[in-house]
Amino acid sequence: MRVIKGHGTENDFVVVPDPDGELDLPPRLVAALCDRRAGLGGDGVIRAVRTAKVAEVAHLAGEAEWFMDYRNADGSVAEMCGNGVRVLARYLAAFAHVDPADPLPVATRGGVRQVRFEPDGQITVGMGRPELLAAPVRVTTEAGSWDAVGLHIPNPHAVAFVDDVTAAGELLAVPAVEPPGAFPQGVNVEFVERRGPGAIALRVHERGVGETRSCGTGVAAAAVVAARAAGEAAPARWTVDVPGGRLAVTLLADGEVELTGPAVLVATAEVEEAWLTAALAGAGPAA
Ligand SMILES: N[C@@H](CCC[C@H](N)C(=O)O)C(=O)O
Repeated sequence: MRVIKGHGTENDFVVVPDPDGELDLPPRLVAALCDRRAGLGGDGVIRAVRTAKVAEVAHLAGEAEWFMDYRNADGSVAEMCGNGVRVLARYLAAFAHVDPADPLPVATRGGVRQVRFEPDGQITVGMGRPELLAAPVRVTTEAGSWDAVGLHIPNPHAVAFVDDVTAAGELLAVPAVEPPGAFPQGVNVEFVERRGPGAIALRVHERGVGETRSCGTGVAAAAVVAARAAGEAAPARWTVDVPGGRLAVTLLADGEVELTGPAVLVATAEVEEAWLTAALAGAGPAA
């Protein structure tokens, strides 16, 4: 099995090419690939597969040739990945005859996302419209507790403002989010520091992963909430600093949100058959 390692602002992924939908990717194999000591290492796995070959999204095949089958490092599936979809686009341009001069629609579990390659090498993704929860939620870590705004874009996020991103603590444990029923499918949590007009910084604890160095849907969620808090004076363009770099979010007049940032392919690797057999057998990444 050939795979490609890539990252977007150091949110890193193992891309598994499977154009004809022939691969089985059980959670234990995803977790083994993402293992940073006994596997290749990554925050998630992206299976690059033709939309028509996946029953779950085949109805989107007329709109998007490619489906981003996104899995978190623990093997769970997710709706979308704002950094991952840029890495997938970079992979498709490099290996699957996608022309970067053309817009690229990508099917995801969160609907079809429009991707475009910018002249400066960055990549922009249409993130859709956010859906905000009506009531506030509360986020608690070992370091403190904060009111937060819950929203889907399309993944679930809880966005809390903190005085300083270090205030969230070490983020080694999953933050508690209340009320318990607010996010039945789990939630990503962002700790956001204001840095000036149109500028924020954040740390994120990702559902199914832990703290990561960036999260594209989380960055978009944080910019939406920061703009809402800033009121009418809020700028349309936001700069968001994350531990792994910088992303830009544009809030369009029609409510759509765009995310712009880098995407880097690092290496192509051939996974050893013996390792693959052991991982599939559940022998554990160290076997
Ligand atoms: N890092 C991604 C989001 C990946 C999925 C997330 N952990 C979830 O379960 O919702 C991004 O860049 O958006």
